[in-house]
Amino acid sequence: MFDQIKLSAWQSGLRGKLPQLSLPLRVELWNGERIDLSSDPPRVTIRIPGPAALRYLRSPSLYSLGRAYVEGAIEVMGRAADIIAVGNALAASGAVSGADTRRGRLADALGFRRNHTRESDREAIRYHYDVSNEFYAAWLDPGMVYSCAYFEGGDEDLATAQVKKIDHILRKIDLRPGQTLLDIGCGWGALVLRAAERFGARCVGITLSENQAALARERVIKAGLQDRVEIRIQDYRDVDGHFERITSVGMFEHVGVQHLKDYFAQVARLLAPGGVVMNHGITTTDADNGVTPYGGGQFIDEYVFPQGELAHLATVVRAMQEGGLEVRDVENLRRHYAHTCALWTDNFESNAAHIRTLTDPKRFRIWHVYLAGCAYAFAHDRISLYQIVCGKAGSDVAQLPWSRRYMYT
Ligand SMILES: C[S@@+](CC[C@H](N)C(=O)[O-])C[C@H]1O[C@@H](n2cnc3c(N)ncnc32)[C@H](O)[C@@H]1O
Repeated sequence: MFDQIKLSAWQSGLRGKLPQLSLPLRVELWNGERIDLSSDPPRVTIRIPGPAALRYLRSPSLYSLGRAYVEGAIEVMGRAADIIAVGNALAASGAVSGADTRRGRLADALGFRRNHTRESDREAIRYHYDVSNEFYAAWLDPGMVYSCAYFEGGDEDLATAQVKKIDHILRKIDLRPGQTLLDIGCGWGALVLRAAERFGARCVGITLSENQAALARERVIKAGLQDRVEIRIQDYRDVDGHFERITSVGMFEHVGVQHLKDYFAQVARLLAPGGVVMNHGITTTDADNGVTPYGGGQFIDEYVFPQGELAHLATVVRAMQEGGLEVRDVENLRRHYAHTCALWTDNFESNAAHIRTLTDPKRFRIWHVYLAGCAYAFAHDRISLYQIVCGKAGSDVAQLPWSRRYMYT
């Protein structure tokens, strides 16, 4: 009887709120009842194991649904892209409006969780990256590049598009043989390897992840590039010296919005006179630097990238200027990242059986929805990706050709 009251309340609540809603969603209840939200065949099934779990569907947000799924309070079946589309439709139905975004801003204002000390950043990096190299190898491209690929013609496979991305960056910074290059956040080393091998640069790559550094060093030895590539486990704040070229690819999302000016000031300090830097990274399209809507930001913060923060392009450009850098060139690669994440999701799902042997069920579920969630967020312009080429601000002009033609030759 109690179950029936809860069920009717939920049904009328949901249906009342969502009169127009037609979703390829089936909800299976603990008593065997099935509720289809569309006359089309369902592509996603949510199984509710008992009345208590109904609350996740009463005022659904991407955070509450995601949390219920990864914590095992509900079961969700379907392809990740469909799960995310259904979750977004439920969350966007008005049930959560901007509440999660406001909570994110309140947390910012109160200074929660974003202190970004060296220790807290190292912990956050360990949580995300030190799962195991095998885990990442199971769904990244063979070069293990963990950032937006560049689909120059639109039809490249992932491995080709990742190499093209690295070359696009190295051409944009006009990297020449013998030049020194610092790669901040080098991951598993793909960019420094290519910069040394194909462009003849002398490279230092830094990462906070021990697993990444170990594999990157192995790859350097295998390629016989020890005399030209050094991999360090080092925080960007602790690097000394001067480099003619600096790259930072998919790293500055870990810095924290409040610290961007200091981060770019450190980059400017490390840049040799006339030097060139490329910052390639994710931005939010919320002009106030708010978290992504409907609870997506909270989910990412709690389960995927603790201490990750996205800034709007305008904030990034301002921080660059204030940190002593002059913006020379900006390119938007948002749809390239939507496609990259969709391909990662496909890889993840094709290799699901293997990946399940490499991690625990909770992390499997987190990464499953996170990758597809990012694909959705990029495709819907909630987040974006910019490559920004800079030199030092002031009269020390970056030594780059007069037009952009050099980038494509
Ligand atoms: C998303 S991965 C990108 C890796 C690589 N650039 C690529 O494109 O494959 C982010 C990288 O930033 C590094 N990172 C994050 N915070 C850092 C910090 N404070 N100092 C140095 N590296 C950092 C991580 O260890 C990781 O290697």
